[in-house]
Amino acid sequence: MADNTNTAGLAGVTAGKTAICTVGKKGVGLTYRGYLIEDLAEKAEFEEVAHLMLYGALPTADELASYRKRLIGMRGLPDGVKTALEVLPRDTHPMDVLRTGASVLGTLEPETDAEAQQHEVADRLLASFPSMLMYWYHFAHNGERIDVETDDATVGGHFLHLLHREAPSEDGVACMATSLILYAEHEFNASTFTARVITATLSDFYSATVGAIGALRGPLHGGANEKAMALIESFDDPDAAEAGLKQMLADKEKIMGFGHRVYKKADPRNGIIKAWSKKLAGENDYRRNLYAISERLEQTMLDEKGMFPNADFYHATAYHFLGIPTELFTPIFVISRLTGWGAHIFEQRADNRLIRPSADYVGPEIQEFVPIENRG
Ligand SMILES: CC(=O)SCCNC(=O)CCNC(=O)[C@H](O)C(C)(C)COP(=O)(O)OP(=O)(O)OC[C@H]1O[C@@H](n2cnc3c(N)ncnc32)[C@H](O)[C@@H]1OP(=O)(O)O
Ligand SMILES: O=C([O-])CC(=O)C(=O)O
Repeated sequence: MADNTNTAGLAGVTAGKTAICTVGKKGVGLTYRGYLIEDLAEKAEFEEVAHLMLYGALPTADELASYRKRLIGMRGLPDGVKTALEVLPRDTHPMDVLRTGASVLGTLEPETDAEAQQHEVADRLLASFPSMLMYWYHFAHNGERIDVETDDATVGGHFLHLLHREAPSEDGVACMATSLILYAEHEFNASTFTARVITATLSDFYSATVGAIGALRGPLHGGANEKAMALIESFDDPDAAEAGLKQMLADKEKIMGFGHRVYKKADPRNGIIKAWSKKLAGENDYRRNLYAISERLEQTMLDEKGMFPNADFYHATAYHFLGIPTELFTPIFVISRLTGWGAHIFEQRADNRLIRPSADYVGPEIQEFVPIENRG
């Protein structure tokens, strides 16, 4: 029987070509279309990165202004989407809300001609995801039907504005921009690969997005930021965190927000979002304690396992300090990653071949068929 252990989880297997992103070259780096993540996070706006992903190049100032205007104009929700969101139970996970919202929008504004419509569909989903999420959130929690169309210049500002029902702070907008840039793209990660597999059957953009949301939802992928928050919050102080973590490791538990399939030395996104977490913690005692707990968990994982935090770990406290409820963490990842999924959907379509690998069969040999009346 063939030994398939070296391809378990497709680890280390090259499954295609891409011109969009490099991950972990020389052990650490991350680039989007040749730009370093450090430069993009420090010097670009998220909408510039979205344009880079979906239109292939950084925009000029005029292009950015008109791209922002275009996104602002696409924030409204059709009545059919609102009605569907209103019937979802209050305890629905917000990832399922976005999965459902994308699916319903795909029936009301279907992609019938991929070449002519794919950019419009991508921009529409990017612009309306915060609207879907927050329309459902306020309806489910307070029975309120909010107006989802703000004129905030940025995607992150729109999200925060709808969440808190007031104009977002400068730090809030800036942190969201950085976060959305960091989460935008990551080569053949599980959700993007899912989107490419669906796209390769010549299915539509919405179906690829719905599948990708399903893949991102799990705690081994995007869902880890929510689990990391639960872990950090479960400890009273750094000493308790160190002791608790050691016990979890002794019990062979996986620590969410640590480890990575590709990066071996560090996740380059971690330091950037960690700096935001520290800045937002400020002088507030409650926040400083959570930040200190996070740092102790990081140090203990390094000492005990030689493991480093991935992008999800410090996102947890950064979002928490912005007043974002934990169950909305992974949906924010969706809003951002839609741009990377879109870039990969376009790339797959431009040079398509069905993705259909083989499997090593490990089941029974040919058996004699026994009619049902003779089984027993
Ligand atoms: C944005 C993102 O999606 S980043 C990823 C977010 N996911 C998480 O944070 C979940 C926690 N991390 C993990 O589960 C893993 O590190 C993954 C899923 C990210 C990568 O998984 P893989 O490449 O398959 O590594 P695998 O799970 O085989 O781990 C290799 C070894 O390291 C250990 N290990 C890996 N991650 C962790 C962790 N977070 N905590 C404790 N041990 C870990 C494994 O137990 C395993 O040990 P063993 O060889 O003694 O059995
Ligand atoms: O690349 C991966 O496997 C997971 C990840 O970090 C991401 O999708 O951002």
